[in-house]
Amino acid sequence: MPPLAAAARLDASPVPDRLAALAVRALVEEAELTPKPALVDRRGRGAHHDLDLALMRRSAEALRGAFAAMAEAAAGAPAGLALRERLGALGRAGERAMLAATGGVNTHRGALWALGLLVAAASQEGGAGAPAALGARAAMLARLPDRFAPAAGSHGSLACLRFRVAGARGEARAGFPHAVAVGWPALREARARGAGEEAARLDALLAIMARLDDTCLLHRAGLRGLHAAQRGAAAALAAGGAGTPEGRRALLALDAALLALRASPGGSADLLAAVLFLDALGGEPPPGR
Ligand SMILES: CC(C)(COP(=O)(O)OP(=O)(O)OC[C@H]1O[C@@H](n2cnc3c(N)ncnc32)[C@H](O[C@H]2O[C@H](COP(=O)(O)OP(=O)(O)OP(=O)(O)O)[C@@H](O)[C@H]2O)[C@@H]1O)[C@@H](O)C(=O)NCCC(=O)NCCS
Ligand SMILES: Nc1ncnc2[nH]cnc12
Repeated sequence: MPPLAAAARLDASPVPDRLAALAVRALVEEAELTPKPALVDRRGRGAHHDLDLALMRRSAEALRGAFAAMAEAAAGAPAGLALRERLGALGRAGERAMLAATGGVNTHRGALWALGLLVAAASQEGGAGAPAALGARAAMLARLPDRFAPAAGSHGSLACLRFRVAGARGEARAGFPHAVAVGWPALREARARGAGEEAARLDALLAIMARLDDTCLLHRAGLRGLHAAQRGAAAALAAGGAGTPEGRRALLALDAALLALRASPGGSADLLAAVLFLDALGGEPPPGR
């Protein structure tokens, strides 16, 4: 279907279907963005022996039903414990759908968490909203205790304990500051200075990586991996960003450095998907959309 016809059909869809379609699109566009440091992209698997682009696309599609169900559950519901626990149950069902589609590989657990909460927040706002407002609503939901939340022991929760960082839960409880106040402004600034859309999205990813305590990096490569990612991303931005020859060289050097450490900024990739979702809902449309 031509892009304009697809956009018109999306606009006419019921809100839960539209929000789910935008969330899936954000996941696919994140995965396809190339070249990303040590992440799955059009070039290959990055630092992941068990992931590739086809699997990421399948995983994104498998989450469509969970996103739509979360939007449905949140529409008109008070932001209280009952909704939080309903979203938790739908999130866990979404994880099962993801694992069934990927043969047991964790592709998008962190992304489902972030986008699921933001989809619910957007649904509560009637289907759209500014990034800061959606982040604040998502935070309210994330701060509520879910009695059925998974017990500790995940890679992320172990990294949070060991390195005393906030992790995916802390990011959500704070209103997704690395998406709302770091990645999204970086995307807009890069567009405003004339970077192409691909380079602008890569710069948004680099801005997130430069600041985030990513537990995927910490679990795989400890503080050495985290610091290599943060410093390398800041250096690529300082060199001019992904749209300039110097910045692109620094980005590819960062890719090589992280691959050598087997380190992957998976949490930063999840938050870039959150930025793309927020941008589609409350930001300015990128050129050509
Ligand atoms: C709150 C949950 C996300 C669980 O969080 P927790 O920290 O306990 O568990 P993890 O399973 O480790 O998932 C956290 C993932 O979040 C991403 N992330 C990391 N740092 C941050 C950060 N600072 N801010 C935001 N997000 C962050 C990251 O996701 C990416 O990494 C995943 C790959 O990780 P892993 O499986 O460890 O894989 P590998 O390193 O490849 O391992 P090996 O190869 O070595 O085996 C990948 O998915 C990326 O997306 C973190 O990993 C949440 O799941 C939860 O509580 N869910 C319950 C349901 C619920 O309540 N839902 C509410 C509505 S949605
Ligand atoms: N593109 C990507 N590569 C590896 N892990 C990811 N987690 C989310 N997006 C990812």
